[in-house]
Amino acid sequence: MALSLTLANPNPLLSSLTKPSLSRRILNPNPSFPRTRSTAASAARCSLLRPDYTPSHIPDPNYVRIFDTTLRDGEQSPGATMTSPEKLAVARQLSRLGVDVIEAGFPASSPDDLEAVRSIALEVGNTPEEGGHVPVICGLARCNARDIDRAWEAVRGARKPRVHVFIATSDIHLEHKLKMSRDEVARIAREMVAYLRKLGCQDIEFSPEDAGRSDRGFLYPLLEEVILAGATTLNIPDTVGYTLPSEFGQLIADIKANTRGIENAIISTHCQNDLGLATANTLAGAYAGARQLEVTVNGIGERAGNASLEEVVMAIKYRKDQIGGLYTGINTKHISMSSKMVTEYTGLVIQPHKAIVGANAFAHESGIHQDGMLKFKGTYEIMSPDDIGLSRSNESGIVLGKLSGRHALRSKLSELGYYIDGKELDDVFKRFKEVAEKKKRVSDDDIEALISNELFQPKVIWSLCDLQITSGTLGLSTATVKLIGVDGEEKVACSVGTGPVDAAYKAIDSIVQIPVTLLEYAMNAVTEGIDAIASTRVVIRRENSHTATHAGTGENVQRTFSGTGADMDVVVSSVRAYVSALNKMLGFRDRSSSLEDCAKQVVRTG
Ligand SMILES: CC(=O)SCCNC(=O)CCNC(=O)[C@H](O)C(C)(C)COP(=O)(O)OP(=O)(O)OC[C@H]1O[C@@H](n2cnc3c(N)ncnc32)[C@H](O)[C@@H]1OP(=O)(O)O
Ligand SMILES: CC(C)C(=O)C(=O)O
Ligand SMILES: [Mg+2]
Repeated sequence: MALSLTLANPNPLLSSLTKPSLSRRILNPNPSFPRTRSTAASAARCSLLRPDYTPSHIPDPNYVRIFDTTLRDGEQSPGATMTSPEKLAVARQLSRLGVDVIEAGFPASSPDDLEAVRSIALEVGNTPEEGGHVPVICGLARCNARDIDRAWEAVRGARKPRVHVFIATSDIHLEHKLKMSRDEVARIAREMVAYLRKLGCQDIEFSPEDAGRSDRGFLYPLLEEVILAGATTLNIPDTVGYTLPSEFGQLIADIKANTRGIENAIISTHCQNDLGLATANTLAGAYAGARQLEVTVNGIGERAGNASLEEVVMAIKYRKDQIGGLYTGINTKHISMSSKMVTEYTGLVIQPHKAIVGANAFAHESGIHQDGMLKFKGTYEIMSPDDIGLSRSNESGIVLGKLSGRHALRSKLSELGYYIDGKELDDVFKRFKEVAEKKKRVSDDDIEALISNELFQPKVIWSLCDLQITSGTLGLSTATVKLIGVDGEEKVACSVGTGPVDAAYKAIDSIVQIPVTLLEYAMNAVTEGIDAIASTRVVIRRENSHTATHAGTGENVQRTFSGTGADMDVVVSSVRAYVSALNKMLGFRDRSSSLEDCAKQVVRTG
């Protein structure tokens, strides 16, 4: 988003935003993203530099308050209801995260909500975090005395209590919902703010609901009246997510320029996401002069949700150069945990590609990207996962799949302890691609199974070329097997058997023509799910053959040979294991025969 292009009439008030920030606020003048240690340090400095709290004034013009409404607007997401203990846990986490204001609920909506807000106010609203920060605890109320009484009752036990009152100002809401005239709305708004002030509340937020669609000619004077009545924060909601960033930025700039007394209040944004623009609108609002931004963790909220805390905060942190040097008091290291907690308690699972906190936000599956990441992380990552407190299972966030390349596979293999290159890597890569074509994700266990199948194999004398089987309940199973010998010659055989594996083994026997006894056969699913890799292990013994001297007893024992195979197809896996054991047996070198002799013997017998 090109914020600098969005404001049609640059307001003189806005120019102050682009002035150089006070030097003590410049946390990281380098726009390239910070790495682990510097990130931790900058997060710590953020909270140290949070300006002292006065409801209607922020001593540092570049500081932006983060108002979290996960527990109020977030809970308005269908199905997102949280229990009171869960709300308390989320509030504690939000405090740790460093939000300035926690909107803990709508106390008039139910006795349970009132109690939940009260306990958050008493506990979280009185417990300083490391560095001394205590968040403001806020409760929402309609513009009526009953709602306001309950909200005040719920939050007043906090060290910094706030009540947020709202009433709609757009004609569409006045006519069809409230059924009130503009004069009535203005009177009620003014009277209810004054009423709240009389109750003793010093920190009052007022929202003209649906401001995004409200007539400016009504909005400015109404805001002036509520400021005079005692409102300290003016929140400008784009209730239905209708505005575009340029419009919303202009709305904030216009309110700042045209509302008398606005310097005695903080302007706030509250952007819904109906057009997917909540984050962009919020940033445009901040650029235009808003110094409180209302957000929710994971962007949950009514309908399409609200501006997401993690997106807004990280955009400000990483693009402060484009947004007038603004900064927040959020310790971004707690973002990942906050996101997981909210997902867990609300049951609202976020999409994998959700910015910042989605499962894929720091994962790389394409070969070209993985190669770039292995060479330098800045090629494909604009921020570090450490910065949101995310530790990845592997350093570069590489996820192996069908679009991965050799660089990524080799890196994964070396992580697993296998150092291979050249032809060996090519062979494993070929098998890896075959599996990845069929599986969505190739796990470490899959790789281990493939590598043991590919690397820990005896010298190849016979290799599997093709296999076709039929099996079922109508009769014997049949198998057609094509093997390739050391000289490259292909041999095909068919057989029937009691099952597909039996049929395939018999077909192989008729090609290899060396009688063996199958002593053991075991199969495991290496990974979970229908597309799991099957790993097979067999043990065979050549009839009338090799003996070995037992190391302990000195007796002559008949030698056995094991083989392993892996594939997503259980019969292919079984055949690979059997061929592997046969190769080991045929390649067995005792004093009298060399591998070459064995090979000749195989070719002769085939
Ligand atoms: C944009 C927003 O997110 S606003 C917040 C929305 N959140 C919620 O609504 C969740 C909590 N709400 C509730 O639990 C219930 O709606 C309650 C308890 C608040 C009210 O329930 P009820 O008294 O049964 O009223 P109901 O919700 O059906 O209707 C709302 C009433 O409030 C009026 N109203 C709506 N907004 C306001 C306001 N800001 N100030 C004063 N009155 C308002 C409506 O006009 C309507 O009045 P009416 O009954 O005279 O027609
Ligand atoms: C209560 C108000 C601020 C609200 O949630 C909205 O307008 O979206
Ligand atoms: Mg809302």
